[in-house]
Amino acid sequence: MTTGELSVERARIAFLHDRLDRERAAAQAALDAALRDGHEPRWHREVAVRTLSEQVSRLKVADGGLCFGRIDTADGRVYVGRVGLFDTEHDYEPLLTDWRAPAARPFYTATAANPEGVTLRRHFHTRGRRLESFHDDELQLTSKALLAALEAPRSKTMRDIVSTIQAEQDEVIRLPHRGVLVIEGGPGTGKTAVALHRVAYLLYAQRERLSRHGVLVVGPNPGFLRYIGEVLPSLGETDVVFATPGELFPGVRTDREDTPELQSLKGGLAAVDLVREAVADRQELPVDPIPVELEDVTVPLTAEIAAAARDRARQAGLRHNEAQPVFHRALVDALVAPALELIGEDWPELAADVRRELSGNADVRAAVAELWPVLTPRTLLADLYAGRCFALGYPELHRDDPRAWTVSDVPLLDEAAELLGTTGEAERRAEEERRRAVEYAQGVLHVIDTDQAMYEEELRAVDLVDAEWLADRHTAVDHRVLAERAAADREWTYGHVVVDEAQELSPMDWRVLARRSPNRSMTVVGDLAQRQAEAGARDWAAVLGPLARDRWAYRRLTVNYRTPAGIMAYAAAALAEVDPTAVVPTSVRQGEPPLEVTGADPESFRPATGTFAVIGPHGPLTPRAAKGLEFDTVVVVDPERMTPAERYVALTRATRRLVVLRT
Ligand SMILES: Nc1ncnc2c1ncn2[C@@H]1O[C@H](COP(=O)(O)OP(=O)(O)OP(=O)(O)O)[C@@H](O)[C@H]1O
Repeated sequence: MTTGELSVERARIAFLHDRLDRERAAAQAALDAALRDGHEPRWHREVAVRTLSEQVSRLKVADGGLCFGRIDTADGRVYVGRVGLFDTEHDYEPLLTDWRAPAARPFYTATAANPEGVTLRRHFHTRGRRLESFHDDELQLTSKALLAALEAPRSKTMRDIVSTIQAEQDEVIRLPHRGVLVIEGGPGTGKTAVALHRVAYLLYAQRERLSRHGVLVVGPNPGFLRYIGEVLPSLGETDVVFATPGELFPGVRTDREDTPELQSLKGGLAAVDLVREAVADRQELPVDPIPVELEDVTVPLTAEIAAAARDRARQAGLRHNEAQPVFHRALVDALVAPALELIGEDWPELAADVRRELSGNADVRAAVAELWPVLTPRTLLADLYAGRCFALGYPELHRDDPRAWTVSDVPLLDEAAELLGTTGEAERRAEEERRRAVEYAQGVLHVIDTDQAMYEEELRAVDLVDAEWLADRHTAVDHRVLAERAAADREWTYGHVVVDEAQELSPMDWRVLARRSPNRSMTVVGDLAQRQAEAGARDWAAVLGPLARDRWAYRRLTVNYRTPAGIMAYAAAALAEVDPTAVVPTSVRQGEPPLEVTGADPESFRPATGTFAVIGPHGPLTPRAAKGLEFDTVVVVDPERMTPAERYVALTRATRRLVVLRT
């Protein structure tokens, strides 16, 4: 690197920052104007504001390390960065190429064996906006840039890896597979990083489709989601919902765990039948006949009459709540004959009169509400756990606080929602909202009409639109950002779903995810050897077969970017206990084996700088909560008191130093 070259590159990067500033200022000014603009119709303004805000935030995130590399080929020179910048005055010539664009790809994939026409690959090291230095690599896999990135101390949140994505990872990030893609690999092979960069790539390559439907990212616990939550926005993406399995049912947010036995019961596919039985249990027959008082006679609603009506309602092929009116009608039908018999008379109109009276009868209505009640998923399960479970033969489901939802209840609630159907509540609310929207639109039209009344010759808005049309347009543009709307709506279907630590999910969890992803565009990330949940996956084909049939692809990552070789060799014993045939991934970095000590204070190993964690069988950080995380220094307390899978996870969290402490 000569000083001449450095100043040329410095000038180039300063120029790119200048362009970025100008674009950002223009977008910000347009946004301010759109916010101030009182003339534009409200929905126009909302669309403009949303688009411009997204543009401003996209340009904002590019501040750190805007441009991180350059490649030279026979066709010219490409500067690679976090966003794309174009020369609007010169035919939109690219000034900076987005890392996801095809032209940037050789930056990641060119090797000495297969240079792909690349004659030079340059890595920039910037501090803030200033270029400090650069180096050119020999198109080797483990370049200086990668080692520098891996040596850097970790922060509380995961960073993007756009400047050092490796060829084996790049292939997965850009894989043009439309169905389910499984990415497996040992600890630290970058599965999470790769999955998130794949999302950023898909949002770039399939912007239109994905920004309409959004992306769901499911991770094992809130700590993990906080850890990875910063990565995507730093790649310039919004429209992403992060959730744990305990948050997939709107209105429930839980991290409470059942016992392993209950997790297995609730997580296995037999739970589908369990929920079916719980619903069928709410389609009841009266123990004693219910008296139905008519004007002249009292008709007994017997178990036999109710059974006939129940059969008819069940055969209607509707969901439980939607079938309630059928049950009501069937009861009325079945009561006509006994009522006529009791009245003891018969004239042409009598049967019709009796039917009418029965339809509006309060006793019949009360009987319907009791024998075939409208239920929400929560009421169904709460009643089951509160006591109905005994009669159904599942006494182990009983608990004192039936509404203290656990993570394993979530797929049961979702299953129940499918079987019960709506309660009509949502429809009533939607109708009410629409009525208010029409009222508002009428007000808007009134204002437009009086404002423009003087220009007789002009075609006025009121000539073209009516309040209903306007209300529809208005409702179509929901105020909430996509992530909020999607998270609140159980029936929202996402354009793409990412599942991290997927080995922990139960078959019932997969059913929930399948409903959120009808097109099965999914990235599934996991490592069977790290499975801790009893109901989790043991075999990808068994999990994904029912979900995606043969539309799933499998890729393996083999290089460990986190844990030094010395620590990995130590962790290999735990892996062998989990799966004697498994191979530990190859570490990029060498490093010391762990320090083994007895009876020391874990805090005494806290380093002056860098992140630190103490992982013990029962905390402070449990192996379960440590899943997917990493720290510069880790103390693992009493690994022998953990299961082999827990031990394997705990021992593979350190990026630099591992201490194994026995108490
Ligand atoms: N190409 C790369 N350049 C720089 N850092 C990388 C690269 N690939 C992975 N890393 C880093 O390696 C570490 C491990 O990555 P990640 O957490 O994605 O691994 P993982 O396979 O999901 O691990 P685990 O199975 O333990 O959850 C992270 O700090 C990540 O930033």
